[in-house]
Amino acid sequence: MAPVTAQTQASTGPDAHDDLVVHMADVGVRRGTNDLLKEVNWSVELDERWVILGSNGAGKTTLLRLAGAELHPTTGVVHVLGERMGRVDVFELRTRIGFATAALGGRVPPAEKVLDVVVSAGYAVLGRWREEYDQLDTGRAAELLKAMGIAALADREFGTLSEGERKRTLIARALMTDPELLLLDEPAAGLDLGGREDLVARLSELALDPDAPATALVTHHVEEIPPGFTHLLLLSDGGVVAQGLIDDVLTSENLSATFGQELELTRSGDRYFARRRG
Ligand SMILES: Nc1ncnc2c1ncn2[C@@H]1O[C@H](COP(=O)(O)OP(=O)(O)OP(=O)(O)O)[C@@H](O)[C@H]1O
Repeated sequence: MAPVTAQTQASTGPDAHDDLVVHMADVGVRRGTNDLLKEVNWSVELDERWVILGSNGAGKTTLLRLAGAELHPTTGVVHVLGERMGRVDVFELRTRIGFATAALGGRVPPAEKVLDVVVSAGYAVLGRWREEYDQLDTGRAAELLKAMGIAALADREFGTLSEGERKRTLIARALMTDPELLLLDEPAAGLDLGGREDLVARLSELALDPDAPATALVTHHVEEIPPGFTHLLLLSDGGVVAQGLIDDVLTSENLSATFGQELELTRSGDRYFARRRG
């Protein structure tokens, strides 16, 4: 069965639209003889919240790392926040991007206090003004922990947190610098059902906040798509299967093409569920 694609119109360039946060044109990433990504065209606008869905090894994290200015494309052109990758100081650019990954969690010293994990994200930006802004920083970090439902954990050591509490801490950290682009790599991975549902609800609140940054969230599961997310990119074997508005793109046919088996998608209210046919 041919997948029903709903490709968004490829923009003519990053200057074509003021609200363009990410713009990738014919992008490929190659390692040895492996094409991690191939011929990817993708644009993210200011008010868009994207879900990137695909199977293990499809290239989701690679795509997110390109958007996070952590990786250069082998072919094609990537613009992030109006800057062309390869012609910009990526360290400067990364201060404008909030990136929450499990890998980052692994680098946090276990004895670090939760509030400090969040507040220290701001130091890279504030630099030598750190002393002056200390109280403001602490207040903002405490607010973000509250918004993520873990205000009571501010003084706990990061190493003593549950998986779900760590994920929420890292999302609060990613938001600390008031980023223009928020990237979340599998935020619900490893969470139990209650933890997942709670996180999905919080991400939904964030997605519906008009002041929230443009967001891209990577997941393996349609059940983890938070209501309020607007767009979907389906990746399979390094290539885009379909992309566009979630309502247009998220179909049983496209999901089956993405995961290489007959899947049936059902919708209940503003949530999605998928299972194998037959
Ligand atoms: N440096 C590398 N050299 C060769 N292959 C690599 C390299 N880095 C990643 N890959 C491969 O590229 C593919 C895409 O990796 P990526 O992490 O982007 O996938 P993913 O969709 O995020 O996977 P998962 O859902 O399992 O996290 C994988 O098959 C991976 O093994």
